[in-house]
Amino acid sequence: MNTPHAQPQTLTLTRPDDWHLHLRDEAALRSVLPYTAAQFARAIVMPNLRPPVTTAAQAQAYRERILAALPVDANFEPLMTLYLTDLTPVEEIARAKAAGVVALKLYPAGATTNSDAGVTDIRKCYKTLEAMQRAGLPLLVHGEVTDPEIDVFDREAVFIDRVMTPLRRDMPELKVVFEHITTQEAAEYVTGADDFTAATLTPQHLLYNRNAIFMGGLRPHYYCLPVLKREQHRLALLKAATSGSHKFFLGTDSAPHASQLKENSVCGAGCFTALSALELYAEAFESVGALDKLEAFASFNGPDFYNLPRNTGQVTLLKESWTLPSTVPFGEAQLKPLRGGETLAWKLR
Ligand SMILES: NC(=O)N[C@@H](CC(=O)O)C(=O)O
Ligand SMILES: [Zn+2]
Ligand SMILES: [Zn+2]
Repeated sequence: MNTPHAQPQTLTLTRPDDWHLHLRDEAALRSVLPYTAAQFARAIVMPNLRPPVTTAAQAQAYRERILAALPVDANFEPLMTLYLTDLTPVEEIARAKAAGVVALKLYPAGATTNSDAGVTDIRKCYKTLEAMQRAGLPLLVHGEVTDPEIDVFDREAVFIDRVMTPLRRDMPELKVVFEHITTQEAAEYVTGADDFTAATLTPQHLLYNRNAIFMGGLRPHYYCLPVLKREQHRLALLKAATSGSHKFFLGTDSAPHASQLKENSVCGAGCFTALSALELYAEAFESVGALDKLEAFASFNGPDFYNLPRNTGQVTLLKESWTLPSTVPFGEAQLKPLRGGETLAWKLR
C-alpha cells in the first residue's frame, strides 16, 4: 500500500551520548554500566555517590573504577563531574579542569537522592562559580527548591524565580544546564534564555504524565525527581525536545535503585532507563512525527554545548517490537527497568 507519509521503519543516527547518568559504584556499577556502554559513546556521570565525589582526585579514582568495570569490547568514555558543596574551594576548579572533569553539579541540599551534602545557599558558592565561569566549566543544576512550604509539583517553577533568574543575572557567562526539566515553565525559560543556558530531557518526562504514578495503584518505578507533572507540561517538553532548538539535549537521568528499595514504605526517587533509553526516546519523538529531530537531540546538541567533538560512527534503530525484561540483576539485588515486562516498538540493532 502506498502510504506517502508513513514513518520510517529504520532510523540511523550518529552515535549518541547520555548527558545525565547515574552509574553508582562497585557491584551496582558493574551491573548497569554495560547497558549504557551498548547505547552511548559517552555519558556524563553524576557525582551523587555516598560519600559524594567532591574533589578532582575522587573523580579521577571514580573514572578508573568505571573504566575497570567496562566490558572488554566496549567503546565508551565516562565524562566526570564534581558535586558542588558550600565548601568547594575555588582552587578545586583548576584541579578539576586539569583532571578533565567536564562540569560541577548543584544539588540543593535535601532536594533528591544523596543530596544531603548539597548546597544550602547558592550565594555561598559564588567565588567558586566565578572560577567556573572563567574556566568555562558548566554548572549542572537539579532545579528544585527544597522549601517545605512549596508544593512538590511547584518546586521546579519556583526554583526558576528564586535561584535560576538571579544566578543568570549574577553569572551571565557561566554555562548552566537545567537538568531533567519537567515543566512548561522550565521549557519556556530555557527556550528564551541565551546560549549559556541549556537543558536535558529524560525519556520518562517525554512519555508520561503524573497519572502514570497512580494508574491502578501506586507505581514506584514511575517515581523520580523532579516528579512527573501534568499532561500540559509533558506536551511542552515534547515540543521543546522536537523543536530543533540546539538548547535541548538527551540526558536519561537513568537512576537505578534496587527494587526492594523502590517497593518499600519509603520509595527512593529514580527511574532506570539505561537498558532501553534510545528506544524510549524514539517512541516519544515518533509520537509527534518528529523522528527527524532525534539525531540532533541525541548526538549533536550535547557535544556542541560542551565544546566536545561530535561522535563518529552510527547506530541503527529498527521498528521491531520486543519485550523489555521485567527485572535485571543489580549486584546481589534486582532492578526493575521502567516499562519492564512490556513491549517496546523500537529496538537498537
Ligand atoms: N532523578 C532521581 O529521581 N534520582 C536521582 C537523583 C537526581 O537526578 O535527582 C538518583 O540519583 O537516584
Ligand atoms: Zn536531579
Ligand atoms: Zn539525575
